[in-house]
Amino acid sequence: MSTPLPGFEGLGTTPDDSRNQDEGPRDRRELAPGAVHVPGWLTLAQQRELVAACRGWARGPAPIRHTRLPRGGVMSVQTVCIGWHWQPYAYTRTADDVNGVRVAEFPYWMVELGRRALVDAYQDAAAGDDYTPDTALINFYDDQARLGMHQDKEERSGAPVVSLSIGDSCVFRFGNTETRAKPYTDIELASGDLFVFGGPSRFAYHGVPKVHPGTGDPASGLAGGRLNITMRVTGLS
Ligand SMILES: O=C(O)CCC(=O)C(=O)O
Ligand SMILES: [Fe+2]
Repeated sequence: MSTPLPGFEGLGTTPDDSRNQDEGPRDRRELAPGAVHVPGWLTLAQQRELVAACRGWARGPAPIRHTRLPRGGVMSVQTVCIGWHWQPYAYTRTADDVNGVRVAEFPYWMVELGRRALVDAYQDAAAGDDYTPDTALINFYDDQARLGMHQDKEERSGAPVVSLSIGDSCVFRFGNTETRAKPYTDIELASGDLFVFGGPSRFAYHGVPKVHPGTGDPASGLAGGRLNITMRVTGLS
């Protein structure tokens, strides 16, 4: 088993006297049933640890790249995967559209981080008990990058998606499960924010229409751009 990532041992379990435990994290907001935004969930130290881990995965074994779409387009976002490799529109163990090698192992500290995310987002001490994410897509957005409205639906599991954002803030568009069009809600995801979508919102359309350049704090470890990590359960073996 991998060792815990320094700085994550106490995440979500550290008593905070300034916080009413019954009310949960300040400013926590449920956009729709199962879809919860928790601003400022990661400390700067935790953000730096995540950035350092993601820099390592971006180098290899399968380097970060702009994903090619089946019809010839190229995504503006750059992505590297761990646990399972996603390419439109399937998961494999090897990065067949990059260099053919097996992707990095999904570390146990990230499983624990995902469990703590569910506990805090859903304000339920048991919410993470059965949660074992086995893949993460790590997206890097430069100033121009965007992500169109889509569903995360290659997973054969209805377990929640846990999303962590670091660096520049963005407009995150969270829609409905029927169509990529309205109704949707635009929120800002800033550095350190947690967003969880599960339950009735698990297969909602969502996207990132805009990144706000220069809004991140370099103390996050990211001098520019936006990093987003989405943990998922593939349901594959
Ligand atoms: O960058 C984000 O906030 C969302 C990323 C996303 O939707 C995805 O990777 O499927
Ligand atoms: Fe997504």
